[in-house]
Amino acid sequence: MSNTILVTGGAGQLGSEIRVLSKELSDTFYFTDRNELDITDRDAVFNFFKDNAIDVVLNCAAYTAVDKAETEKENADAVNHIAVKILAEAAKMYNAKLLHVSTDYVFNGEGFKPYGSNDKVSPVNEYGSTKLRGEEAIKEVSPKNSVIIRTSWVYSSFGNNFVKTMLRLGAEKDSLNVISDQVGSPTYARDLAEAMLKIYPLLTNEEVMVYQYTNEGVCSWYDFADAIMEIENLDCEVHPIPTEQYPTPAKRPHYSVMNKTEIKNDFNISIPHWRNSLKSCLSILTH
Ligand SMILES: NC(=O)C1=CN([C@@H]2O[C@H](COP(=O)(O)OP(=O)(O)OC[C@H]3O[C@@H](n4cnc5c(N)ncnc54)[C@H](OP(=O)(O)O)[C@@H]3O)[C@@H](O)[C@H]2O)C=CC1
Ligand SMILES: Cc1cn([C@H]2C[C@H](O)[C@@H](COP(=O)(O)OP(=O)(O)O[C@H]3O[C@@H](C)C(=O)[C@@H](O)[C@H]3O)O2)c(=O)[nH]c1=O
Repeated sequence: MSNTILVTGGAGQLGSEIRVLSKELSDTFYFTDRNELDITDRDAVFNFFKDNAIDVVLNCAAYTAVDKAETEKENADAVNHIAVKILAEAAKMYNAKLLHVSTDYVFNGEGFKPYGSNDKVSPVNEYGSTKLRGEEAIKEVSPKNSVIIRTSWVYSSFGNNFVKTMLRLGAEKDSLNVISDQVGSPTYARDLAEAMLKIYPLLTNEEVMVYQYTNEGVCSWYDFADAIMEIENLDCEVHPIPTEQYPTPAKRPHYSVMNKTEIKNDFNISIPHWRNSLKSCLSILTH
């Protein structure tokens, strides 16, 4: 059976990667961004579901400016929480599957072993708090065949991200200070896109499930930056620094590694190591 799929945030990193992969699929895809479908506009969302007979929604839209969210709380909440509730209600009304993407920043980072999907959440910044309220809203509305997929440290050849920032700074500067006491797992948006496209046809759950997907392996932002310089042969020394030496408006978790066993087992997904995926993305970015 052919599905009609709405991809919100279609011009963002993840939305753009889904667009690339969707070209190989027979389902019908609608990619929308804020101008075509503002997900905070309840009437527009419900009309879009009705007019286009949407079967599946991949919610890639979000307010992702972590530092700005500290002062733009309402805007961040509108997109990451209120709009997510609207999508969940529309999915429930039109019997559509909802795959929503959330973040490692729902955890406070005081843990020392990979966070399970049911571990205690306690965000340390506004972005994380708005994303958590989005998760809670979906669970409350409880559309069938729906999942929350938490991911972390996303990069891609599309959009803005840490990898692109490091490539730019690495070409401009002789040395760079990067935080080494924030540890997590990078995620190539192409890999997550592939997983989401594999998952949606398989969903048959009554209750909303929470899954976690990142690339395999663990590193600090410093390790990640160092690998980018090494792979690209950039003549820029990377120095590890503690968080205190790189003050930012938003606090970030020190440890945000997540356990991925459930997504791997339930959907038979094998996940590449972050270093291999980084090489794949860099080869697109720099060649
Ligand atoms: N980036 C990361 O490191 C991580 C991201 N995530 C989550 O993964 C998902 C995808 O992230 P990513 O692709 O990186 O995000 P991006 O910031 O690259 O893309 C998000 C997209 O959403 C759009 N958008 C914002 N507000 C609205 C709105 N009201 N209506 C419609 N579209 C809107 C943005 O448009 P515009 O540019 O106009 O604002 C942008 O195109 C998000 O849920 C994010 O929270 C989780 C962990 C890490
Ligand atoms: C540019 C730069 C950053 N850093 C640090 C700051 C920060 O702690 C870390 C990463 O910086 P960024 O601003 O790219 O990261 P940040 O915006 O916090 O990334 C987060 O985005 C949201 C959307 C998520 O959901 C998270 O999973 C995570 O990916 O690197 C340095 O130490 N040196 C530098 O030169």
